[in-house]
Amino acid sequence: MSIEISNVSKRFGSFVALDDVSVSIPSGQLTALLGPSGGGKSTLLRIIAGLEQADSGSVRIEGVDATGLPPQKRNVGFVFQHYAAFKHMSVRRNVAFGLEIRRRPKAEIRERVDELLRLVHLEQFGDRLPAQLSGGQRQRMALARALAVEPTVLLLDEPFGALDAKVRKELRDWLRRLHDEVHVTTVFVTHDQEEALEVADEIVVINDGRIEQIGTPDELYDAPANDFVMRFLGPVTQLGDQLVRPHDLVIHTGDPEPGAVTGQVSRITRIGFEIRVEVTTGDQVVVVTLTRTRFRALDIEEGRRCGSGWRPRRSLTRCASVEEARCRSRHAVTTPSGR
Ligand SMILES: Nc1ncnc2c1ncn2[C@@H]1O[C@H](COP(=O)(O)OP(=O)(O)OP(=O)(O)O)[C@@H](O)[C@H]1O
Repeated sequence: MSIEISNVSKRFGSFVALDDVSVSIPSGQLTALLGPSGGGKSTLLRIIAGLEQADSGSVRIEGVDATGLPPQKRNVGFVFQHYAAFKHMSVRRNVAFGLEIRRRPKAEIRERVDELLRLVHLEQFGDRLPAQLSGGQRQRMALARALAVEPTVLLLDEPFGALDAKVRKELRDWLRRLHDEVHVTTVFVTHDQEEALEVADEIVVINDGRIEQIGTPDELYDAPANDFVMRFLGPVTQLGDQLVRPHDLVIHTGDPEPGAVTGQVSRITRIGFEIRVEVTTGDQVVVVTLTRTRFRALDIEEGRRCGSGWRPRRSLTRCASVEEARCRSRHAVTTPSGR
């Protein structure tokens, strides 16, 4: 394991920001700290970096007890949402900075900076000032600068948070490819579940100063440990007393299964290639998402009574394992053809 966080707690006054948090972050992986605003993600990242001290607990980095070490002795690189570049220095000098203060030979610095600028696709921009770069280019420069000193661990706090959605998406693809190339152990904070699911090898879900679940994107999505994780990772709908994913439900127009729940199609919305169907049953509105093909085959429309009803064949909540989640992941909702 590259980073071992054991029983870390942190208070700000009487407010508990982290409550007895333990997590092991494997070497060479891209790990996301994911959770809602104020959950404690940045505090944990800052404790790993040494920018904040835990009240109790320990942090080991590559087997070394880093709990009492200052940031500069931890060999970590970090990038924040608003990267503070040296405004009067060229991109090239910004990237070289860490190497220059370490008094590395000039030829070595030149070579390393060239390599890094290539890696972050900024080789054309080495002589510009940071102000002459776009936001996305500036964050790429920040990453090159953090990587220059060959950190053991790279810590990214919402590195693309200040950028618009399109650039964010481009940069997250780019970060994944960059990581596949350099394999440095990377921990990045995000509150965007799509970003974490798309980029990370492993996700640590943090809420209210505690860890809710740790797992691969598939494990978290398919086998959430609790309702919080399930709701946070994607759309959900309530079916009776169960929380399910709308795309795990299907509507049948055939004969109802025994004990099926009666429903009526109350709203149909087209969202890209998906159709979102709301079915009202008693005081509950259940959302079902269907493909266009499936929707056309069903021939349903708003206001139509669903006859004797619909119900799930199987349930999916709080699965113990990915295997269990997979085998339980299709639900049937039957809407008999009561036209
Ligand atoms: N220096 C501080 N003094 C007082 N309270 C703080 C301090 N730093 C953080 N907090 C509080 O601790 C809690 C956790 O903050 P943290 O920044 O770790 O959350 P986060 O999950 O990273 O949220 P966000 O996504 O909004 O950055 C918040 O309620 C925050 O207000």
